[in-house]
Amino acid sequence: MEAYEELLIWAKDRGIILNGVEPRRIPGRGMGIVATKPLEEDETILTVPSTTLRTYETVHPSISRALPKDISIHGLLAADLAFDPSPSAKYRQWNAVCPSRKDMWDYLPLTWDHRLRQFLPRKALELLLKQEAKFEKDWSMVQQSKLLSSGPGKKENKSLEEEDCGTLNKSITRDDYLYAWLLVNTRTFYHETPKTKKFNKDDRMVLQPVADLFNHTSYDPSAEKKEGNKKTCSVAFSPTAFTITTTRPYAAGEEVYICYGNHSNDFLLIEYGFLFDENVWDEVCIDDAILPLLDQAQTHSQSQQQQQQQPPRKVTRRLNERGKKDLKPQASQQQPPKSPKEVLEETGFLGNYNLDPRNPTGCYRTQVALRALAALADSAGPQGEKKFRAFIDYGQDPWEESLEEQAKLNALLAQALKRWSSDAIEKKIRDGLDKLEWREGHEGVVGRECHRGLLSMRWMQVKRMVDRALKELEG
Ligand SMILES: C[S@@+](CC[C@H](N)C(=O)[O-])C[C@H]1O[C@@H](n2cnc3c(N)ncnc32)[C@H](O)[C@@H]1O
Repeated sequence: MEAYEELLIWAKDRGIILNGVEPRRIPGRGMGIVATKPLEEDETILTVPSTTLRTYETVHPSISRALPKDISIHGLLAADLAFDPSPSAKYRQWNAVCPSRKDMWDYLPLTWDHRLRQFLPRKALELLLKQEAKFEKDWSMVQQSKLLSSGPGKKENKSLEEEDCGTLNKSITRDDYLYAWLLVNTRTFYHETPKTKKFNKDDRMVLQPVADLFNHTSYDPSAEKKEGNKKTCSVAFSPTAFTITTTRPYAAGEEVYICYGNHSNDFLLIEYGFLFDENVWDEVCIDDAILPLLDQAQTHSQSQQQQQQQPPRKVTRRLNERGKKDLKPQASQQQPPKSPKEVLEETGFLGNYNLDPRNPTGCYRTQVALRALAALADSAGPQGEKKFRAFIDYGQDPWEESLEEQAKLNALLAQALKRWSSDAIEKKIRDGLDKLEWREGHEGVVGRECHRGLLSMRWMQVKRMVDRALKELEG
């Protein structure tokens, strides 16, 4: 019998109701949920009673007692999975359909060779570092707890709590915990109850059987009425159950999806280990294209200032009424004009510039940065700063009113994107595709082929987005 068939029997015994859908193996996506008959819109296809959920309250008491109270719910659930004596009688059929450790190590960047990190897009790397910090915090709490058996000496002096942990699998490694932690990361659902409402939003999470086999799709709300749009099922919970309901008809055999959220591909890659090709919520961070322009402008204005500086004169300072030296700057010592980068930093607009399908020529922050570069150039004079302030403070946009000004901004962005594309993106794609480029000395290729494949695919998506922007800008 296939593992999913055993899961279905196990699920039925626990009151989980599947209506016209079943889990199936889907090429390239592990398991998924497929319609076994034609489905109407608004049909409840899955009901998962709350009694079947794995929550912070169902964690083995000896595990929750042994861990600090402030461990995240994510960390706690991962400990429950990792320390569960293997194979757990209670969850055997559920565990059996979960992705293997090899699957996780294939696609989740947290498990990859660290040398591959330099090939991640900037945003993806930021997300990965945050995720790593969360994991390390949880793991260090587990390490410091009494859950791990640490040395033979300890066994003779077992405390009551340790006795209690007797049935647990106490010799887990960092990788065992990481595997459990990543299972939790990729498979939990948001769940709010009067009790969890007291937690941080991130901690309102539960594991639910069968529902965790739905794959993700994103949908374009603007295409809702168009035929063939991929509108996803709705997920709802009540005190008694989770329900998943169709929002459009399905043909028998069609895969049925839910939506994990309006996530970019950098987010999907780091958190879930896959990339979604037609992702309307994708965005590409273009800081690596824009920040060098700002740095250039900064260096230019600094060197201009140095040139303009007079040779030091001997100044006899006036004494003020109290006999102290007057430290107010003299007219000739006025502050030099601020560079675009300084002004952007001051106004909170430095960095986090993005392209996305809805803003193919750059988000609002990008538009602010371009205007800062145009308005605060040395040649623009004090009028330039006024013009820029009017834009950010009052939304007045003289650039938009003049075709010539607009063309200048477009040219500036196009130039930055082209440079980034040829200096960095194309190199990343080449490196990713040509395995030889990944060799470090003679030690062999870095990372697995699937890791490099995902990275190259991501850079190709980035390039597509940049090319689209260039087409619009130069169009
Ligand atoms: C909640 S699980 C869904 C079931 C999963 N496919 C399985 O085999 O158990 C989430 C994981 O499914 C995979 N996944 C979900 N949606 C996907 C998609 N659209 N394309 C590829 N993989 C997807 C990713 O590996 C993700 O981490």
